[in-house]
Amino acid sequence: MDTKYLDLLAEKYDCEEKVATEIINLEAILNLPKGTEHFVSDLHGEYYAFQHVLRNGSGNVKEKIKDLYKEKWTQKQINSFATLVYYPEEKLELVKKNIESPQRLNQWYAETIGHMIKLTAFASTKYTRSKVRKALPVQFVYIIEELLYKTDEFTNKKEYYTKIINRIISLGMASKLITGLAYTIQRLVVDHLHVVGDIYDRGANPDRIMDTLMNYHSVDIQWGNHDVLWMGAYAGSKVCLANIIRICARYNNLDIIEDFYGINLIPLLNLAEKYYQDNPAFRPKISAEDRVSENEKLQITKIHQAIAMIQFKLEMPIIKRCPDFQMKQRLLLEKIDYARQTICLNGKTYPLTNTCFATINPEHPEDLTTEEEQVLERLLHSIQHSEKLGRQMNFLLDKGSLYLKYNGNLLIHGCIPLNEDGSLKKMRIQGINYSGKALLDVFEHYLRESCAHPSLHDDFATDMVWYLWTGENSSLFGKKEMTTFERYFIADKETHREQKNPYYKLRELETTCRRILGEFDLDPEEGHIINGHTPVQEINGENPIKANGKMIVIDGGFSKAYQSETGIAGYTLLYNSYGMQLVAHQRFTSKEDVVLKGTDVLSVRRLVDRELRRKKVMETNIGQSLKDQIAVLNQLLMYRYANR
Ligand SMILES: O=P(O)(O)OC[C@H]1O[C@](O)(COP(=O)(O)O)[C@@H](O)[C@@H]1O
Ligand SMILES: [Mn+2]
Repeated sequence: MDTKYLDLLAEKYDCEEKVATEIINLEAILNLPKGTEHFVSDLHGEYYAFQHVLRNGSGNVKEKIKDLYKEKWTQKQINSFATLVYYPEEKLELVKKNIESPQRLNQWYAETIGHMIKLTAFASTKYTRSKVRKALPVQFVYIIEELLYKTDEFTNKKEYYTKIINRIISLGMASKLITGLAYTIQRLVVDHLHVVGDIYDRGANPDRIMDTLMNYHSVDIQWGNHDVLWMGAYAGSKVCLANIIRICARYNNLDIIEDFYGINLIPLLNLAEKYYQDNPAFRPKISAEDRVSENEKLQITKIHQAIAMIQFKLEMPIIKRCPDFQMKQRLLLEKIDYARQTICLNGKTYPLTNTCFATINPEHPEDLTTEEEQVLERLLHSIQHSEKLGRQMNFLLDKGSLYLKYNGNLLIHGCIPLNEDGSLKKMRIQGINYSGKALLDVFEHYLRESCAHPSLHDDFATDMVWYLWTGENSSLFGKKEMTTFERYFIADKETHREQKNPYYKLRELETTCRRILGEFDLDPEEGHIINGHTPVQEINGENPIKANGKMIVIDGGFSKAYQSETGIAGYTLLYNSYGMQLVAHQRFTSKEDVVLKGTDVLSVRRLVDRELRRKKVMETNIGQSLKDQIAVLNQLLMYRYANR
């Protein structure tokens, strides 16, 4: 090793004892049990449901409470205490309202602080003291540490602890301490979070999910097709931009664009008012809770049409300039007979309904009108200059990737494109054939390149981001074609079908999954593939655990729009030192419901895998990097301090 590097390191570890201490510390960590990984996917803007899953650690908080108190407490007491950990502020308000006598309230505080400390201690057994310290509320670190590391056998100290707790109460700090401890517990039950794609679209609050993730202690993201659409818009792709606005209009979420990201939609509205009328195919989906006036509904319907038509036009020059995409069959606006209002698809003619082609020149259907061009320029400029979106997109780039190999598992939102016979499907890109891991790597390369050059709008890298959203060989999409146009304008449902890549059938087989794990240099004996993207239809008996446990699909539908299809409200996965557990969540109503009724959304656990012995940090990704650090420190010891 370069001795200059060791000299530099010696500035930090400037005596033998410091090096030795660090080596001992790292070796101790290697022997601790592996931290708990938490996997979620397809959040689709459902901020409150996601918050709930984070706060209860997919049922992990309650498990820990049960481990400690199941002999002493009733189910009702367990639920009530769990609620306090999930939503401390709201639950404390409720308790204060219900307990009128100050003495009784103080007694409740004293007991509750005791229980909270016990649970914190229990949840932190897997961590070093220094790591636990980082998770404690800063203003209470000293006090909590005194309480956490007490040794009860010295009875003379018992009085000291009681005094500390009573003093906290008399100083009026009990609520704050309980709240701080609740958040500490939430943080301790999960060591690391994986988001397996699709944070954006359909639901109302993707920006708030992003803020939560940006403040989370440890997280990585595997991009979903909806996420890359937003990244594409920020990177300068007009067609991605048109798509995100179209989806926001469709789900009555234009305030995400306008209010949360500060994009002015007036120019688009003016254009929409001029050319479009009411149209049943473009009315927004409105959830029961939303109050929308008739006038507003009409405006959104018009915007929806205006931006959809811009999108369809924008797709055409990309398809023409990128023969690698092999998407000629999607040049739909050229297949329309505008006089008859019909379209010819695969040799069959279909009548078109609910059309809105006022801005189309049948001779040159892909041409944008001057007004459309101007609107688009303005939208793109504001999207690319939104400070908040910029921060969030950069975070997605920093923490995200197309796939991730983590502790022996392969995490990927969609699929690995395959042929019917199970072999890897090739895609030719600029003269070279790619498949499997190499294909995903080249996709990621283009996505990052596009983001690095936001002023380029029509280059191949930027076009490729759109391909990732909708292309047949995209590992994020993995369907033959996206039939958005057909869904709006053709009544025959047969044309709406989106044929899935053979991967989605073949992933039921253990052999397929083993082969894919091998393709990514992972051990097929140990590894699993973890997917999101396709809602598991539990309602029709579909099992999220496939291929003899090698494949786990965790998209159960956080998205309300998909819950009637799946029958539940989402799956999450926990991987702790004992193995993997899949958790099925029932529909989340509201936090008020949880706080008031003390009923948690039921979580059913299924054992995916059980480690024969408890897994330690040394067997994980982090363990490997700790071992590397130890090796360097040993070299430093030899080089600098051995002969003194
Ligand atoms: O549910 P909607 O709004 O009709 O959208 C349907 C479209 O969404 C997609 O399912 C993609 O989104 P997902 O990644 O969430 O599945 C397309 O395949 C399909 O055309
Ligand atoms: Mn998806």
